[in-house]
Amino acid sequence: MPGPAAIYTFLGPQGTFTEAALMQVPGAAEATRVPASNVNAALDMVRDGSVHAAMVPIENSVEGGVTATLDAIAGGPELRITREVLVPISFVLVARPGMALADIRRISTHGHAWAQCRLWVETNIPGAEYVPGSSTAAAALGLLADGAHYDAAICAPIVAQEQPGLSVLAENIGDNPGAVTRFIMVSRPGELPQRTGADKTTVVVPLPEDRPGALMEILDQFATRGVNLSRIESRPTGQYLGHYFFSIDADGHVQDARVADALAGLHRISPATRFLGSYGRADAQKVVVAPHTSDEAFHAAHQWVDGILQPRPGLPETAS
Ligand SMILES: O=C(O)C(=O)Cc1ccccc1
Repeated sequence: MPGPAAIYTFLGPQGTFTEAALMQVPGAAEATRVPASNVNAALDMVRDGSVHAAMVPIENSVEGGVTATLDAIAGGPELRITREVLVPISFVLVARPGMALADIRRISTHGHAWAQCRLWVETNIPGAEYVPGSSTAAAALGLLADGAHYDAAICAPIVAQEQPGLSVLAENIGDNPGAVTRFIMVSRPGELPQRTGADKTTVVVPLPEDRPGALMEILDQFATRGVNLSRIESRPTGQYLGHYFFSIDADGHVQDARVADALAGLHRISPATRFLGSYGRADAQKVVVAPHTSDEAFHAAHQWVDGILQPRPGLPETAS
């Protein structure tokens, strides 16, 4: 990980939930932080080497995967996830001073924020129209621009606290009070984060075509090695209709024998499988490993096979 001279980018501008996620990273407060206007722009900065790493959203508890991020890291020059961060999400509705709820017709925010506040909006501002925004903070700041074409924005409480030109019309408007979003730190391929025993591995597996049971075979690579999956999503590759890849999070580190063995199995089934990283779980929860899928069990099994392939001359044959 880069030190104090680190340069990080994030889905900006200042005041996004993604910035809050970045600020949880040790050393981020002292680092140079460059806002990006969308996820692709942030990842391009990583790929061209102008920043060390990017913080981007990947999954939320209501909408599931952030498709822009899943697709952007699945293709193009390889990137690696080095860390995950969880941020509890709470939304406020902001407008220019003097506006009341009854005046609001058009609301802008990030698509995921809209999805997480839909019921509240339907109940409290029936018929309100959604104006897509590149982020929650960008939507809120847009209200202050001349000729803003919407009346209110949904954003994080901090934006309203730091912008005197915005007033809060409603607080805690998320439909799910326990909503959490998962963010990932992404860099160019380099040293793997250390194995901690509480790790996750992310892979992208293109689904082989015209092969009955291919998905079952993919899942089986994990199941037979006792590797638990915490997320699996299918996404169209964008090449042509019906061509999909799977984005998968598995418990464990690629330095765990069972995970390495599962990845080797995936590669045999789908040679374009992409390794996106092994990194510590945000909740630091240790992965439970059955004895027959431990590193020791794999090591003993490999030694046994090696012994069969290269019998040592002079030793009597064993019964097994
Ligand atoms: O727009 C933001 O503030 C983001 O960081 C993206 C986002 C939007 C809604 C929930 C979580 C993350």
